[in-house]
Amino acid sequence: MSADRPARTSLTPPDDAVTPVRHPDAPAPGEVLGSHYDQCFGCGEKQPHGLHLEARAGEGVTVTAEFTVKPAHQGAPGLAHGGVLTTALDETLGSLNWLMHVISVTGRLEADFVRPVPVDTVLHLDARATARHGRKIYCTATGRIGGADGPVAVRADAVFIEVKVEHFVDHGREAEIQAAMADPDQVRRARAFEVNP
Ligand SMILES: CCCCCCCC(=O)SCCNC(=O)CCNC(=O)[C@H](O)C(C)(C)COP(=O)(O)OP(=O)(O)OC[C@H]1O[C@@H](n2cnc3c(N)ncnc32)[C@H](O)[C@@H]1OP(=O)(O)O
Repeated sequence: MSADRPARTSLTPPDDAVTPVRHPDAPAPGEVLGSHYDQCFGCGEKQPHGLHLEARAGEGVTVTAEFTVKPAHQGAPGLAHGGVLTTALDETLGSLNWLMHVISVTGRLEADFVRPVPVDTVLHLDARATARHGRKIYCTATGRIGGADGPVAVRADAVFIEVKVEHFVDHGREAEIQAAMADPDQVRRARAFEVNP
């Protein structure tokens, strides 16, 4: 291994990876993406225990999001739980699906916790797809406190893996799958990703 090149890991795109492309029908920069599933722990508006993270499309294949740390998200007294912060990063990265019109799920995610995040903090998140190789989408996210240009509190690198809608139908619990398939809004959201020229 060369001394001036970091070690290759499963989070390092292969040399023949390509630049991710924004889908022509991607939401416009600044547009709120909305929830992909109303019961999602990360973004679902009907999920009482969730993070209620709200993401917006950015330029290129990027998104921004905000998440307010609530008392229910504590690990240590008055501080956000690291797993909750990782969920916020994961959800923000998952929102990149809307920009590429791809359905993908987290395969690997590696997080760095740089500063403690107190309750009531608004975490300003941004995520970017950096490379694609076959079904693999390499992406990175950062969470800052005090504003979009504030100090970094958390960050993550991840590989998402493209899947078909059947991934959820085959593996999800029957009751929730049936309910989702009976919900025209949910079907519309899933269909939006099926056409992927
Ligand atoms: C709809 C949007 C929801 C967004 C919510 C927020 C994001 C989430 O939290 S998603 C939920 C958490 N994630 C999951 O539940 C995923 C569970 N895992 C799985 O279902 C499977 O392991 C899955 C689908 C990722 C991969 O399985 P499979 O389809 O058989 O693919 P497989 O053939 O093994 O791998 C495909 C490629 O991905 C790579 N890969 C698979 N897993 C990983 C991994 N963990 N790390 C790095 N690369 C991986 C493989 O090496 C392979 O690469 P190549 O094509 O170069 O050989």
